[in-house]
Amino acid sequence: MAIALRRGATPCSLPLRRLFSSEPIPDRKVAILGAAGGIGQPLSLLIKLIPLVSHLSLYDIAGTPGVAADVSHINSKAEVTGYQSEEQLGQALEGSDLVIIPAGVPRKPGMTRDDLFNINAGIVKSLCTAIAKYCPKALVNIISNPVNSTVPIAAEVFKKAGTYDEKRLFGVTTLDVIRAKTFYAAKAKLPVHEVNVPVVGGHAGITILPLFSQATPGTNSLSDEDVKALTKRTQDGGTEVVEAKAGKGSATLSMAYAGAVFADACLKGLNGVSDIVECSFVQSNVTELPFFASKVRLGKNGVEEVLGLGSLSEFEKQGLESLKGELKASIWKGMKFAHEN
Ligand SMILES: NC(=O)C1=CN([C@@H]2O[C@H](COP(=O)(O)OP(=O)(O)OC[C@H]3O[C@@H](n4cnc5c(N)ncnc54)[C@H](O)[C@@H]3O)[C@@H](O)[C@H]2O)C=CC1
Ligand SMILES: O=C([O-])CC(=O)C(=O)O
Repeated sequence: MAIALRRGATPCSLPLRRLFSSEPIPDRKVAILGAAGGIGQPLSLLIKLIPLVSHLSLYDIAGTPGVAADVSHINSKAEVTGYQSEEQLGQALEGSDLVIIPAGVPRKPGMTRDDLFNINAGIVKSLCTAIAKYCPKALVNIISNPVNSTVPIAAEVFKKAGTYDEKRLFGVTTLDVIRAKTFYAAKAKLPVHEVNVPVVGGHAGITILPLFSQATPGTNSLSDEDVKALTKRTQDGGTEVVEAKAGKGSATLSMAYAGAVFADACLKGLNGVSDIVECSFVQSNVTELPFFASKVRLGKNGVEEVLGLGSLSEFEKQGLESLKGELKASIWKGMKFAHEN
């Protein structure tokens, strides 16, 4: 069984590549930390369907056995193992090629992502400490919010442990791209599967900067007001879901899809598939900020190249300047936490 995660990632593309390549497809172990949560469960399902995964390792502090048993009955390639207690975290991680972290509390209406910092910073720190010990070479995809701070926390933890490799650490911002594509396609009346929109900056409010001037296919049908409204809706997409869920959490299903799209891209990069480009929040020289989301070319070692911003509209240039203060503060808050705790 295979899943088409997006255009260009069809289930048949892999066997065809295999047919014409002398290299066998390597075994890949993917670990999900927080696997029994709102995101963790559908993400586990979607990762189980990716034919590149040979071992799916599920870890949570509660509820893992049920999720692992359930997902394991699906007749796709990946072997599934579940781990629950902290003593089993090492086993869950050992040998992992990719670790995805959706562990942590979600927002309720009225909260910002930064309001999650006090709880989620400690969770990400302890999980990254274990990653440094048990699978220091793994690619790490961080979903837990606030991403603008949790990624710098992870970097500092890895630096302290002597295992930091900036090519292997990613904040997952794919959901921003998915929202921008969906909203743009609907407004411009374009087929959504043909649409691409880069989203740069960070992953909270105004730090999320969709670049509709670079959207493909382009369109003349959108006014400046339309672009402003699309930008605002993309920036507030998470809040739109939090409010609709009315106290029952934040985006889980669309996030699981986004997490699976990004994980699939990371695995393809690891396996040497060429020209895999996704937006992600990574260590960066694109601006003066030490971390920044932009297009990233993925390869055998993780980040192969952090791509520049390209040409921006006046509106996007203003957005870029306006986001820097908040993003810088969130990055420093994460770094400070990692140093002091
Ligand atoms: N990057 C992004 O675009 C998005 C990020 N998020 C973030 O993802 C996180 C998770 O959201 P949900 O799945 O909805 O929350 P949830 O509360 O449904 O699930 C979180 C899971 O993490 C587990 N957990 C807590 N501490 C843990 C630890 N130390 N080790 C392992 N597992 C642990 C919990 O037991 C729970 O099963 C939140 O911080 C949320 O803000 C949510 C949507 C989009
Ligand atoms: O808004 C939230 O709290 C969850 C999130 O990051 C998103 O949906 O983009």
